[in-house]
Amino acid sequence: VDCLSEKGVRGHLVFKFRLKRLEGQPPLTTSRVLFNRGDVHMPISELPGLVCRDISYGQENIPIPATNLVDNPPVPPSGFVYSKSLQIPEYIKIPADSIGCNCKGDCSSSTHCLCAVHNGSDLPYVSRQKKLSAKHVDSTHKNIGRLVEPKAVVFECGANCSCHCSCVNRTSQQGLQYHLEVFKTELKGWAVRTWDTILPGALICEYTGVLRRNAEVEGLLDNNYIFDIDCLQTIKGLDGRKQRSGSELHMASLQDEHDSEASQAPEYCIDAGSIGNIARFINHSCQPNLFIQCILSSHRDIKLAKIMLVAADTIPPLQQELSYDYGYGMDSVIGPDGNVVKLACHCGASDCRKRLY
Ligand SMILES: C[S@@+](CC[C@H](N)C(=O)[O-])C[C@H]1O[C@@H](n2cnc3c(N)ncnc32)[C@H](O)[C@@H]1O
Repeated sequence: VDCLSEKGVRGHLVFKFRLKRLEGQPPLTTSRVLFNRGDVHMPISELPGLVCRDISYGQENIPIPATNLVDNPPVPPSGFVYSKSLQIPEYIKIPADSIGCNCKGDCSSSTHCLCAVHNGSDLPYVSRQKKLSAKHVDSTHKNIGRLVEPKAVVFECGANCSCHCSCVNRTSQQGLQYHLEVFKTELKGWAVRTWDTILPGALICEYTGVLRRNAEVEGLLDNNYIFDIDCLQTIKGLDGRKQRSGSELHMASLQDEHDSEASQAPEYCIDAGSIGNIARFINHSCQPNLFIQCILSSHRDIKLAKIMLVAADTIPPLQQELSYDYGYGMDSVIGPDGNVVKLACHCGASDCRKRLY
């Protein structure tokens, strides 16, 4: 057997086996094969390079430690205040809540759920537990709540729905479900990794910060934490990325609802420069393991949709950074002197575009 061993992130030996394909074996549907779904269980106090036990200071369901094995002396992430929810300034008026569903309990047991109808007649999340062996029936390996497929917009249950607050169609409202760690890298500043195995379609976190009008932040080149709420662009994809499956139906109706001018230029953004959550530490990759999913729950204005980061594939513990495609167009950032601003990409992907912008 072709086998090698390497030192893992935590200093333990990791054995790797080279797999051989059988003749005529069909191609895999995923780029990764994972035999061992074992997760990392190490007390936070024993983490090498620990600089902060919980960057959320108790706000999240699960503490988020930060480690720094790069700087000397090691420093924790600074210059921001953690907020697990989006901050909405008074001058931005959020539209009134739309009509909700009449389901009792969980919408997955209802045959007439209004929110399911908005989602194309089915709930967007897996609502039944697959039969798993006893050792895998825990919160990290649960099937329930995984996004079935990327959608133009997911319509979740909201304030006017009569279902229970733990209804599966409120999955993005349940807070952090995975053990994540912020760690310092050599070339990209802070980054995020998982201690748990994350399955495809799992909701990782919302992108929070301060909601702002784009006009307010234009030209703020030194703020690296601004996320445009641009659902139509997210779905259409940049640089020839394929339109996500299942999205055509709702794209058409959403485009009718909003005039084309509004659809082209995102009006709002989330500024996580000084206030934000774990999402502000997630770096860009040209071959990402997360994607962006726009979600509407109470109101129906896609210009103000919630931004969720969702697993695009199985993400094994500690082996890779969480990342998404920032989606900048090449030469799209112009400096105050009128010249194009460039930023080198260090994602390390085989097909790296070499620049973020
Ligand atoms: C939203 S922040 C991500 C967290 C950031 N690394 C930190 O230390 O707080 C975005 C900034 O991280 C850096 N960054 C993210 N992805 C990168 C990549 N693939 N290559 C180089 N720098 C990256 C760039 O400075 C970018 O402006």
